Amino acid sequence: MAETSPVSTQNPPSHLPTIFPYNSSFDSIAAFDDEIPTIDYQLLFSHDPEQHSKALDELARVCEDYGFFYLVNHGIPESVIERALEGISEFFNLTDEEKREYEMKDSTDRIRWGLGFSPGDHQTVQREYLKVLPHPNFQGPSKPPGFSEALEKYYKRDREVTLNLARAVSKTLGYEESYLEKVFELENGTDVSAMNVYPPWFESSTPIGLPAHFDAGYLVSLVQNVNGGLQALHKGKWINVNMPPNSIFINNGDHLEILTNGKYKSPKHRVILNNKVRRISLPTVHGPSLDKFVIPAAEFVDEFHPPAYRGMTYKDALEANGYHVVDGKSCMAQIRL
Ligand SMILES: O=C(O)CCC(=O)C(=O)O
Ligand SMILES: [Fe+2]
Repeated sequence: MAETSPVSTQNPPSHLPTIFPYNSSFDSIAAFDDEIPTIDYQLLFSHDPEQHSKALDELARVCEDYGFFYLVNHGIPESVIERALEGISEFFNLTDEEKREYEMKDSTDRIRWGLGFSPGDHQTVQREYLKVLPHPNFQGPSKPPGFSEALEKYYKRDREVTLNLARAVSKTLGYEESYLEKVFELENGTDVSAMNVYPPWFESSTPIGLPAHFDAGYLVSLVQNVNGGLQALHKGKWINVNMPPNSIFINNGDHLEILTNGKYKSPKHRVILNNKVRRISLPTVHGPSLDKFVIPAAEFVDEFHPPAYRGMTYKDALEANGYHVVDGKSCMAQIRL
């Protein structure tokens, strides 16, 4: 098990830039390089019954134990992901004046550009973002040329993979493959995507890209241009996300946790700035239909497992903290009983 010691009092952890003299506040942002499980997408749908059932067993273990994993062999061409990431980079290179066209003006806006995590925190949180709703009825920004088309191609493939993954997850829960599709009414599912760009740390006054948080939805898929920044919490320990080439990072969302009454938990995660380069990430929160009232399913409740979450429509869960649906933020604090 490779480790980046997070508690040395002599030297900064090795992934930190040497131009920063060691400071004990680094301890709070350091993480370990423990291995994160890898799931092979093709094996989940293998026609060899033994391979298929072994792959589902592994997915069940990983969803329950970690709540996040690397998905390989997903079949989305590398060029589709690269083109989407290039388009994002080009969008963020537009002038502030051009980007401000997408600042929120109206609560019905389906595209939103902004800075920080929550309003007013851009001094302490170094993120610039562009949010869209890939499903239903994707609408992308009109500039730069070709960007919206590149995103649409990626979102189409990403949604196919995620829906198939939801079928495999349904089986790991002991139900037929359409279980999650039916309970979450996924034909009308609302997907929220955040395109994020973080400056390199040496250009920033703070190392924080995004503070620790949870994601809404049932599954979240993420691709990025470079490793080094995203960290996920596993059994009280922060782990660096180091994605293998051409993989997708998947994590359980809050609404899978609520439905399964805490069996498949949504992991806490955060972003620390990359110490060398500008980092771009593209996470997509795949969610139930907005009107779906999500509560722990009867199948996961018994006298030893009383309901641990209150019910709420997906729309209310996204808006409970005064956010709009496009923000894709959930409100587990209000939902946990
Ligand atoms: O940028 C990342 O790696 C993660 C972003 C994230 O967690 C989010 O947008 O909710
Ligand atoms: Fe997140």
